[in-house]
Amino acid sequence: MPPLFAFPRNPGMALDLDWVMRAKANAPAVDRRVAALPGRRTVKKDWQAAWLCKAVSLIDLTTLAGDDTPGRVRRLCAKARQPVRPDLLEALGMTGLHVGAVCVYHGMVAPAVAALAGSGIPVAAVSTGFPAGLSPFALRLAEIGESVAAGAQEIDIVISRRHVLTGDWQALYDEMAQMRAAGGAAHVKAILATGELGSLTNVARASLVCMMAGADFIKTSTGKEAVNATLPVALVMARAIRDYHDRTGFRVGFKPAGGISKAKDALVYLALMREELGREWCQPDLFRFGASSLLGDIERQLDHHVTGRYSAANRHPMG
Ligand SMILES: O=C[C@H](O)COP(=O)(O)O
Repeated sequence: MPPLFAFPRNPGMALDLDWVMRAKANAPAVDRRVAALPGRRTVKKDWQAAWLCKAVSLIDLTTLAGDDTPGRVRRLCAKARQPVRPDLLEALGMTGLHVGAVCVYHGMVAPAVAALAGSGIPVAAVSTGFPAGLSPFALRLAEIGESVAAGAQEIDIVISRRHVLTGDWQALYDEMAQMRAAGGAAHVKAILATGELGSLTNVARASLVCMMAGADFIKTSTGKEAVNATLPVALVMARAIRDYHDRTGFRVGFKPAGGISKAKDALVYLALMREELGREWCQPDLFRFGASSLLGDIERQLDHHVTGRYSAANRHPMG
């Protein structure tokens, strides 16, 4: 398998418990920082269309439903290859736009790989007993291997929330390291399920431990928790990524996921990334949106940018 990304993978490092325990997040300061983002730093007019196209290229276009079928996945993959109507792309002077990946359950990996053949779009599989992550550990590791064998190039694993809630950082580190090893060459995104971790300080510590254990990406949520991606959590995770890069030189990606469905919200997340980590972290190898319906709203906003009119949401189906 050719390397997915241009820079060296995060190899991980020994668990540094002193560093983990020093990590803290001051919730009121985090809230103040993110409250300033939406009004102050969003991009305008033509730049907005360019950034919306950028956002499309960063989407892990997702379907994670119990009634997924190969047909639904094939339609989603067709949308992944051609995410925006050709007439709109032509008016915007844009060619070759596609999403970052297609994200599915294990059973849908094979149809997705077949439907995306030759496109360069990787398939990401959610794994390890997604979304709760409570199946036997050996089965969770085996599931990673099965999805890689079926052709997934990216594996989105879920961590055991109890290791965070009980402060068992060694157990979290060991689990993450074994999951990374089970993925082989496939890139591993560690889903923290931040809505279930109890505090922003726990989010900061879990982020660091997963990166120390070799996560290629850290991801906020499964989309199935009561609270999924939020800006305060994104800020805390982005700063953990920055600290890890400053200290080790290795880049780890960020994936906010769950509940991001509006184009304007996507632009705020990208503003946060630009300000906290720089433009390098606004590329598909270091940033993804995990989203099932965001693309429809972005296409609708691009339609408005080109035609001056808002079309009905049902004119931008996902599959
Ligand atoms: O990882 C992706 C999420 O499951 C998608 O969540 P969403 O359906 O709220 O966009």
